[in-house]
Amino acid sequence: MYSSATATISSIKTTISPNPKPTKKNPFFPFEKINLRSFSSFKSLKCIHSPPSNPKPSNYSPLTCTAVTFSPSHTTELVPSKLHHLITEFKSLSQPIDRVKRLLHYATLLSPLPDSSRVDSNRVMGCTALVWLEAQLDKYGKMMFWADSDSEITRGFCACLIWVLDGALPEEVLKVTTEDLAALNIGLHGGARSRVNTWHNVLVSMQKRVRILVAEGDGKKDFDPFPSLIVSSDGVQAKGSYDEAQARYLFPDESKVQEIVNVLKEKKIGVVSLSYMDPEVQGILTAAQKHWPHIHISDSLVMADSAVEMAEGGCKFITVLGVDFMSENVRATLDQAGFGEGLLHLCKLSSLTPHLRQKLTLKSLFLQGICAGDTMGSTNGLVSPPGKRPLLSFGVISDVQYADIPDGHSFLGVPRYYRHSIHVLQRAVQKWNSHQNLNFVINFGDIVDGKCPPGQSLDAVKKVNNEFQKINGPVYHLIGNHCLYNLPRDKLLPLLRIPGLNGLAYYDFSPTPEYRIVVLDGYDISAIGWPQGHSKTLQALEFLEKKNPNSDKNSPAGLLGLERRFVMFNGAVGREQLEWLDGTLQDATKLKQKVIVCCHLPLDVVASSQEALLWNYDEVMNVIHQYNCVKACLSGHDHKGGYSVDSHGVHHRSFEAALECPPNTYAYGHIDVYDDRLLLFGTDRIQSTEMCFNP
Ligand SMILES: Nc1ccn([C@@H]2O[C@H](COP(=O)(O)OP(=O)(O)OC[C@H](O)CO)[C@@H](O)[C@H]2O)c(=O)n1
Repeated sequence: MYSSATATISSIKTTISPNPKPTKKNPFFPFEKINLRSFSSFKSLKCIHSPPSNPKPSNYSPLTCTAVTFSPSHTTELVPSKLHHLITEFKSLSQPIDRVKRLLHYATLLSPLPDSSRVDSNRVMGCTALVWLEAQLDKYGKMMFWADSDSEITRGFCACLIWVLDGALPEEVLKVTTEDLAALNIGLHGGARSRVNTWHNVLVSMQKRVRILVAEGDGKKDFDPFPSLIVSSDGVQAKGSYDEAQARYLFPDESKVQEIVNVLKEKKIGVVSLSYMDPEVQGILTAAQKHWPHIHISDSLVMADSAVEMAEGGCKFITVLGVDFMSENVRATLDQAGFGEGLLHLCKLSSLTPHLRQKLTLKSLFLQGICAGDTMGSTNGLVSPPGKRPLLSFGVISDVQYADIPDGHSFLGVPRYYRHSIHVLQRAVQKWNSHQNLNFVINFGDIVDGKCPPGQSLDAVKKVNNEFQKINGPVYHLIGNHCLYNLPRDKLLPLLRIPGLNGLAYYDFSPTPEYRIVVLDGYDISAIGWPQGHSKTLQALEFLEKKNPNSDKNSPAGLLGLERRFVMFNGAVGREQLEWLDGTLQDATKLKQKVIVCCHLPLDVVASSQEALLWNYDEVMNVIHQYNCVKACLSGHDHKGGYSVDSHGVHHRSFEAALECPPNTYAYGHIDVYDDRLLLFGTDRIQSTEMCFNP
């Protein structure tokens, strides 16, 4: 395992091509960003690559100068060094989409393989796209690789791997592990050794070729490939029940096929679908392809390229059926091809569980996707139960934390987009207002960040509140720690029209006879928000003094497990509020109402980080668990989002923060409320969640 480069950048010198620009003759000089001039001490570097002996077209110049090696007889040390460069480069790109774009850039620098090399015997098995790989040992006993793919993203992966491994000794190639590539932080969905990891598949294939070449050199025999399908003169026999199930559905009900074709044609929807997600979907879509060409089903990264063809062919929507990272790939590839925001609607329907599939037709699936989708917004896979109307619907958003300051990071280094977050809110308001039946919106707190420059707090709060006031309906605000960093309670509560007594911000309302919404004030006992010397401030400080030995009470350093919640940016529900909660739940029980509890601070250890919990979440949950009426507890504060169902069947959902949405991505949603479930339809960062319970 390579831990880091063994040669420092400044100690390496190269005499590689004086003209590092890719040309037809010397097409592959992939990493312009790597400053080869700074390689300074190796004495006799030279390009030793020559084309393989098998015939190539005359204009084919296989990666002529990719191999930069020290001397023929020594271990090069260049593999770890190049790996280090590559990792540094990809690490500098914080956004996944930028990393995909960088891969796409490198793909353009990789020479295509001629048709004579794009043959089955050169295929990389198990890869999600078609990948062809050739390898040879040169006269110095060093490896030379060539690769190509039908997917541009995969060509990017190949370009990177070739750049790292070309010119290395066989043992150096064999020493690299997929884990060494993990820090590149791209293409690792499903884990380092997952079948969808192109790095892994291509690397393993390169290593297999190395072993074969070395074995051949030693006069040993090649090994046979392992088949997953048995192909014989009697036909194709699937190995395994899943393949068999897929094969059955390849003859689907013609009426279902026609129904889908009509929807896709009418709405101009292109579909890219992972082949392994649902056999029936695959069967219907495969048959529909004959009538509507803009359908691509595969288990391949080339799906992203096919989306571009669909857009060029006039599709107005691209629906991606499959995993989330595939939507990212499709979006990056569409962006790169000039089909950016506004030109095309991308709907991702990712979490298509069998449970959900049973309840809907494919037609409703596509229509739902389009209705809820925006450029990257999505239903994230949820669909309403057919034939049922929600009792009520409400919008949700959390942790906008707007400030007119440049992008930054959380204490733990998570990127924060202070200016973009208000655009997230604006987009949410636009979407909520276009919803026909939204009853109200709940803001889960922290509307302005504590880093808002001194003197600008009031204006910033007003600015964000002004956006909330554009909502065509009531807005219910919760207060969070960042609200209180900016304004004291006596200013904040009237501004946001928060009902409550004595500066406290807990209240309840019943928007429909069947339901009650209970809003808790998690900073009732808190060292922030109350005036200095106020009994609640003193109570909180005394409590923190006992529980947190750090001089900086915002720091959980040294606190263990659940104790880590005893930090100043959290707070507690006071005794009176607990009694009020008890009475309110009693009342709701009498009225046979179901209850949704809302609090900025999360109340469940599974749905939240330990550091984000309400100090006395356990006391609050003890009250809640005495009744059967509470069906869900919703919160913000934890930013990354979480979901759990506790031992009493209460659902807990903490929402993903608007603040942490990179530009052009969003985090808001709406919840459809039924007698037996809540359906959270999340957009982008907010994962959709189906919360079912006994009516
Ligand atoms: N480990 C930590 C975490 C934070 N701080 C400091 O505390 C202040 C508030 O932190 P911040 O992350 O801004 O609070 P949020 O409400 O946005 O988020 C809550 C977390 O997500 C809960 O997990 C700030 O000054 C931090 O620097 C700290 O010292 N040590």
